Amino acid sequence: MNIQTIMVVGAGQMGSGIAQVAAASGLQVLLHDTSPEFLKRGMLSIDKQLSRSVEKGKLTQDGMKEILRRIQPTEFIELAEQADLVIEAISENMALKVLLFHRLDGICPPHTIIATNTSSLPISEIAAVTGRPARVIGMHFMNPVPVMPLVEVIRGLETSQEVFEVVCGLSERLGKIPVEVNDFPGFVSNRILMPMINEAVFTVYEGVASVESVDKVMKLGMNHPMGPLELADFIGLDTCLSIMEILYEGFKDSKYRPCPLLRKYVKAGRLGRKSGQGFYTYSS
Ligand SMILES: CC(=O)CC(=O)SCCNC(=O)CCNC(=O)[C@H](O)C(C)(C)COP(=O)(O)OP(=O)(O)OC[C@H]1O[C@@H](n2cnc3c(N)ncnc32)[C@H](O)[C@@H]1OP(=O)(O)O
Ligand SMILES: NC(=O)C1=CN([C@@H]2O[C@H](COP(=O)(O)OP(=O)(O)OC[C@H]3O[C@@H](n4cnc5c(N)ncnc54)[C@H](OP(=O)(O)O)[C@@H]3O)[C@@H](O)[C@H]2O)C=CC1
Repeated sequence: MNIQTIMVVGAGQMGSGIAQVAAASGLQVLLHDTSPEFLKRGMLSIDKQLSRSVEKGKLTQDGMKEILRRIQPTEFIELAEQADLVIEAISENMALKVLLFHRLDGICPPHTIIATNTSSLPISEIAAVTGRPARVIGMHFMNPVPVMPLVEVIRGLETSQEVFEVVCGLSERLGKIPVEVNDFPGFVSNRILMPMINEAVFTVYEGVASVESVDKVMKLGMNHPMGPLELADFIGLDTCLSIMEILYEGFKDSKYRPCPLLRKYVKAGRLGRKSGQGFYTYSS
């Protein structure tokens, strides 16, 4: 199957990154979000990343224009009828995702593959609301998408071998390395990463150390590029909380209970970098 046009749904930090790498690899990209404001924000972030590459001499001005020309921002989800592949990157919420998948299933032609960038939700359950579970798959990119090489590829119970191979091939075309993992809550990446982040929040909550000290310990002592609390802010505290809830719900094991401090911050609207405040305060 030859993928030429893709639609990315959700122009947040992941969706805009996926759109950028897809357009850079020569694909035509439709970038959909629900409002012009979110689309503008997503396109601005792509522009900023590409401009940095131009400044560093890694991309020419013409190359940048060419990449931007391949991305069409749209408020109209109906344009998904033109896509060979849709990659969903909306908020980590099962109710929202199943509504969207049901809608996309009605719009897309039968050959279209519908992939989800979910961090933790069961692929088989999302696929079950469509009439094409064989063409639904998990395609889990890492943040920041232009930098991180991994794509976790997750088959649902019904995902076909053809779809699995197409998605692995496409990941490689985007310059990524696909790794197959099974459909269990949090897959591999977040089953391991998120409890570490949650435990870091507990160490602050229980007064073991300050936010800065926890991050320093993990950066200087374990060589992590970002401390776990800095990383939580980078991912989005709402996303971290959703993932912990999904692990807790999925395994019914108390080791996955989200720290009350994480919940408190999310309820207060402190979502990390994207809202300007999380464990740290951000100016832009
Ligand atoms: C929640 C989930 O479901 C799964 C997840 O994604 S979990 C999160 C996984 N991601 C991580 O763990 C990221 C951990 N952090 C890091 O690896 C690094 O801190 C980082 C790559 C983000 C930044 O690296 P750094 O060395 O501190 O900064 P910096 O020198 O400015 O950047 C290194 C490169 O990344 C690029 N970069 C940094 N941030 C970027 C961003 N947000 N978007 C695009 N590119 C970015 C820079 O332009 C630079 O590129 P070049 O090498 O081409 O010059
Ligand atoms: N953040 C991370 O590090 C990673 C996240 N992921 C996963 O990627 C997905 C997106 O995360 P992320 O980009 O961080 O989230 P963001 O909050 O940055 O972006 C989500 C975007 O989707 C929009 N949206 C919500 N519902 C719909 C809808 N029905 N149709 C169209 N657009 C919609 C949101 O708009 P609005 O603001 O109105 O809600 C927002 O613009 C999640 O499933 C997350 O778990 C995967 C890997 C890493």
